[in-house]
Amino acid sequence: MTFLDMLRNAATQNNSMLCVGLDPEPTRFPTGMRGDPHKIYDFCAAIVDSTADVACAFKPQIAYFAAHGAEDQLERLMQHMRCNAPQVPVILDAKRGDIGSTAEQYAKEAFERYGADAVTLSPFMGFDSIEPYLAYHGKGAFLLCRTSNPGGDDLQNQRLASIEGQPLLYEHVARLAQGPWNRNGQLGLVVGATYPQEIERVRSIAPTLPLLIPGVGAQGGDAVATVRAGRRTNGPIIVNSSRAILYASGGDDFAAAARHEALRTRAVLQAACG
Ligand SMILES: O=C(O)c1cc(=O)[nH]c(=O)n1[C@@H]1O[C@H](COP(=O)(O)O)[C@@H](O)[C@H]1O
Repeated sequence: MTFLDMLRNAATQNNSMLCVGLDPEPTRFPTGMRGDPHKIYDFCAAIVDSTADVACAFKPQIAYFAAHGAEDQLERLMQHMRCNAPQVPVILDAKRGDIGSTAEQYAKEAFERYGADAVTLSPFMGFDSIEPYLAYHGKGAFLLCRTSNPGGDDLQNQRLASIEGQPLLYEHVARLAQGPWNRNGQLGLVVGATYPQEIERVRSIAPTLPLLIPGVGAQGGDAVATVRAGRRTNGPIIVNSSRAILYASGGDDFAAAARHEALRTRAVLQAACG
C-alpha cells in the first residue's frame, strides 16, 4: 500500500488529522525513567500504544534518537509501530538534503533500514537531491516549504526576482512540488501552523498535495485557523503535535495523559471542519 493510501485509511478509520510526534527527550520522561536514554523505546512505545486509534500518522524525529546513540531503539520502535499500529503510516522526520549519491544512502536508511512510509526533506539542494527518494515508489516525501520557526523568514520569504511573477522562495517550492518535481505523485509540503496565512497561500498553489503541519501545541500555532487554511476535499492535512502530547504529564500516568491530550487535539481539529 502507498503512503497516501495508508494516510487516507488511517485518517478515515481514526477520524483524525492528528500526527503524534515522537521527540523523546529523556530529561522530560516520567519519574521512573527520567534521564535514562535506554528508556527511549519504552517511553515511545507506550505513547504509540495509547494513541494508535487517535492518530492519522506518527512522526519520529531522528535527532532525538541519534543524539543518544539510540538508533537501535528507533529500529525497534519502527517494528513496534508496524506490529501494534499497522494502519498508521510513519513519517520519519529526518530533514535530509544532500547530493544525489549521498541522498541514495539517506533514502536507503529511511525506507530500508527503518521502513518508514514517508520522510521529511530539505529542498535547498534542488531536484537531484530529492530524486533518490522518489525511486522508492509509493513512499512519501515532504519538502520543507514554509517552516514553523521564526527564522523560516530569513530565506523562505525572499523574493525570486529572476522568476516570472517574482514569487517568494516558499511559493516557488510549492509550485515545483505540485508540478514538475512531483513525477510519481509522492511529494507533500511542510508548512507551519504558526503561519496560517502562508498555509492558505501554499494551498492555493498546491491544491492537492498533502500538507504536514507542525506547530500546534508547544509552539502555539492556531489549530482552527490551520484546518481552515489547509484542509481541502482532495488536499489532506496532517497536523503534528509532539511535546504537548508526550509530556502532558510528568508522572506515571504519562501515557493516559498523552492519550487525553491527543483526543482533545483531534477534537479541536475535527470541530474546525464544521
Ligand atoms: O519537519 C518538521 O516536522 C518540522 C517542520 C517545521 O517547520 N517545524 C517543526 O516544528 N517541525 C518538527 O515538528 C515537531 C514539533 O514539535 P512540537 O513543537 O513539540 O509540537 C519537531 O519534531 C520539529 O522538528
